[in-house]
Amino acid sequence: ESETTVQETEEYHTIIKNTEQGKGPTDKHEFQAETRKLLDIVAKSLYSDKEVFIRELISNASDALERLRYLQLKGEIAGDEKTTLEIHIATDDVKKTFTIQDTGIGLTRNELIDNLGTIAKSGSKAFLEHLKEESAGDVGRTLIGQFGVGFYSTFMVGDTVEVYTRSYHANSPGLKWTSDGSGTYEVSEADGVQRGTKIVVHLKGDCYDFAKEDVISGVVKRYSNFVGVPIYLNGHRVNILQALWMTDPRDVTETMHEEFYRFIANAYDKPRYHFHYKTDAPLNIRALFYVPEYKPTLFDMSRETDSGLTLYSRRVMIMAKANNILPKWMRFIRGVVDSEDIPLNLSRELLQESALIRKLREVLTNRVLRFFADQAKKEPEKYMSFYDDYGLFFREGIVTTADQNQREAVAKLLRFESSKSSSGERISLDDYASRMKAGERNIYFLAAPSRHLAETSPYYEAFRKRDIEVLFLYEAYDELVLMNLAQYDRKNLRSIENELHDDKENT
Ligand SMILES: Nc1nc(Cl)c2cnn(Cc3ccc(Br)cc3F)c2n1
Repeated sequence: ESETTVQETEEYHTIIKNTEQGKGPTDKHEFQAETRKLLDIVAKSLYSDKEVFIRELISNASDALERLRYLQLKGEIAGDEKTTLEIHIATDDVKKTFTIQDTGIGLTRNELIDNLGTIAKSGSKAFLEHLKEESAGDVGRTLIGQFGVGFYSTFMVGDTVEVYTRSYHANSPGLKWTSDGSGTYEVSEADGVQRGTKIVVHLKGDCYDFAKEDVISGVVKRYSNFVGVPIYLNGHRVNILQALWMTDPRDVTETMHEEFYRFIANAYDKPRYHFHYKTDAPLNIRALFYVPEYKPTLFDMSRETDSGLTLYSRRVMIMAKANNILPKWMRFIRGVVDSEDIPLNLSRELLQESALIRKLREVLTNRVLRFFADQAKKEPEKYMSFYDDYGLFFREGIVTTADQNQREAVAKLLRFESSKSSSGERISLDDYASRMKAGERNIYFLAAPSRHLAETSPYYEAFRKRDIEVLFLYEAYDELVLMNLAQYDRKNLRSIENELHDDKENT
């Protein structure tokens, strides 16, 4: 893959021409009952962010192009139709129309009719059930994308919608579909239709803003910067970076990582770690995480600002600062999570309580911990430098996590000096455990301001004689952390200050 495709020269390029011309008989169709119910609800829903229709249409167009790209890769597309894969959007402030056109796989006449029906059928039952729970007014935000009814959202802003489409299947006729979203729609053949789909939304009086280029530009830039295909608005390219998290890690250069990191983290330094994570079970996840080079100041640590990952669903952005995808103590991590299992219109409230997000958090948290554990093995020096700069977050992680397994997974990353390490050298709890004498059940530690004071401490004397290793903790908070941790790998964490009394009692 080439470097990030930031356009140097601003070429004008559009595929939107008004060549389409309906012809021949027009079939009138009644919407199926469910579809009609659905349209009424969506069209009448008064919820706030009507701009969701733009995201939905871009998402549909992007899917149509991805599917075509896949078919092209499989060699199933006739050579002649090798047009480029792109999305074009045009606004007309005079006609008050919003137009989006893609060069994707397009729809056949049956798909036109079936798709509308199936989306409604599959979507509407679940949609309507869900609706009873949701406050009706809020029907849009959380449910539109979830039930694949994206296309219908055009009827929130449009009083008439025209669709011109031609399927990639050989000898497919151009088609025209039109409806005002009330009860019926019409289908006829049409000339001058390019392969793919073009949707012309004739905007309602209170939605004329969506005929303004700068309004649309803002929305597209905010939500679709990483859709994997070029998006043009009135002939100008508007999306820039490619979705690095979808790119094969082997094809991503350090420079591309730096540029992408700076873009998403709104930072000027470079990443000291980057970490690509892709899985399809138990969830579909494409994630790309970064740890900043520069050490967070105490001020940074306390702030929540610009923390939070950017959340995508199939390259379409859902949330800019999703700050509870990872646990709070991992807020130093920057990056992107893309999961097609996340509904396009995830709301902040859904983000809080959804079981899907909880699962996502668990999978990602464990994977991040494993990444750091691997890095500690692979590049110990680099890890110790990272630990010196970011170790406080790990301490916070232990005292703020309830699940003991996860606490121990974080504790695995801690490093301490010990009576058996040379001055300055630090060991892990696993190192300590691996050289405990047989029968020993405790991991001992001693809090002291310095190595010298630890080694000359009366508490330590008895352990030196018995040649039992003791971790030396020079920071007061480490003593609190180990006391809070209490257990590690089925061993008890014990301060040797308490042990001394036991001895006295025993003697
Ligand atoms: N851009 C695009 N490309 C393709 Cl291939 C499809 C397939 N379904 N949809 C959604 C949709 C659009 C119009 C109408 Br009428 C019905 C409908 F379901 C698509 N949109």
